[in-house]
Amino acid sequence: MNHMEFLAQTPSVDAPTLWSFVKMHGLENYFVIVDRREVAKPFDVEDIVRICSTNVGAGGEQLLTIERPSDEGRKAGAYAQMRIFNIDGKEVGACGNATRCVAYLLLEETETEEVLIETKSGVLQCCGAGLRQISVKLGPISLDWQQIPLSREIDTRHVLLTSGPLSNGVALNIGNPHAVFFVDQLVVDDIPTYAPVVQNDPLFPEGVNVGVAQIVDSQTIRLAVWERPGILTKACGTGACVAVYAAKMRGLVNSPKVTVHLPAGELQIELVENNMVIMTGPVAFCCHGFIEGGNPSTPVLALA
Ligand SMILES: N[C@@H](CCC[C@H](N)C(=O)O)C(=O)O
Repeated sequence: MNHMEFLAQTPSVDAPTLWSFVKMHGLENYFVIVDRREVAKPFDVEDIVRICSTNVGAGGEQLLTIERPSDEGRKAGAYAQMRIFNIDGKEVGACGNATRCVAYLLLEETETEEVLIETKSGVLQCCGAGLRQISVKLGPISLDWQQIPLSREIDTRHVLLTSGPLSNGVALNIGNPHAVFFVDQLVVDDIPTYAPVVQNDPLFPEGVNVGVAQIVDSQTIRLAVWERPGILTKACGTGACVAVYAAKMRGLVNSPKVTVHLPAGELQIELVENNMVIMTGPVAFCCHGFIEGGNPSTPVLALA
């Protein structure tokens, strides 16, 4: 049985609801993935929070649901739709590492070399790039203050917020909002002490993912990201894309292909035409299983 066949199965027990899930990670950015193509009912916020909880759920930094494409997505050639939910239940527009993981599952299901996945921020082209390596074309990246979104017009190339070592950032959107700051020396463990101030600044009405980047050389960056809603992840795919874009814009890197070293490993980022970016990196499986849905206090029969 492959992973998608596992996700599609209905457990043979008389339980109120059991959701089958696959847990994957992309550079230790970990996801709970549920196939909802045959189920119309969306998860509510409480479900999402519980599914992502490491105490009472499967444990994930995002919940990803695979759904049928919309009419618009289908016309654009999308095979499936991926929706992304943060641990607070809020839906977000993009997640680079998640896209690689879901693309791997859908490539396995379709036995093809390329798959188009509809997301809130467009239809993304994904393909295999070697053993458990996936490439995804993300973007376009926008510096438009309304698209990021910001609460007021500013020069998005020079965000004048300061906190700890952060100053003179770049605000961008790649389907989700980011602020990238360049520092001389990245100390990952210190990020939680100063990044929340920027993330929660009223300039960002929907919050922002805060990237802290150190230029290593003209084609290498070190990066860590304080993601919404307030977690320091071991890797952020969209964060890596916008950090390279911002570094190129500032003249801090000079190669269209840049290696981004994140706390859990590296991503290859290539800037291409029309402000698009190709991100290539690994995917991995953690486990699969069933989560009890519905009212968690309702007794269920154990799986045979
Ligand atoms: N880790 C992700 C980004 C996930 C979404 C983010 N937390 C947000 O709120 O926008 C990535 O790999 O891009």
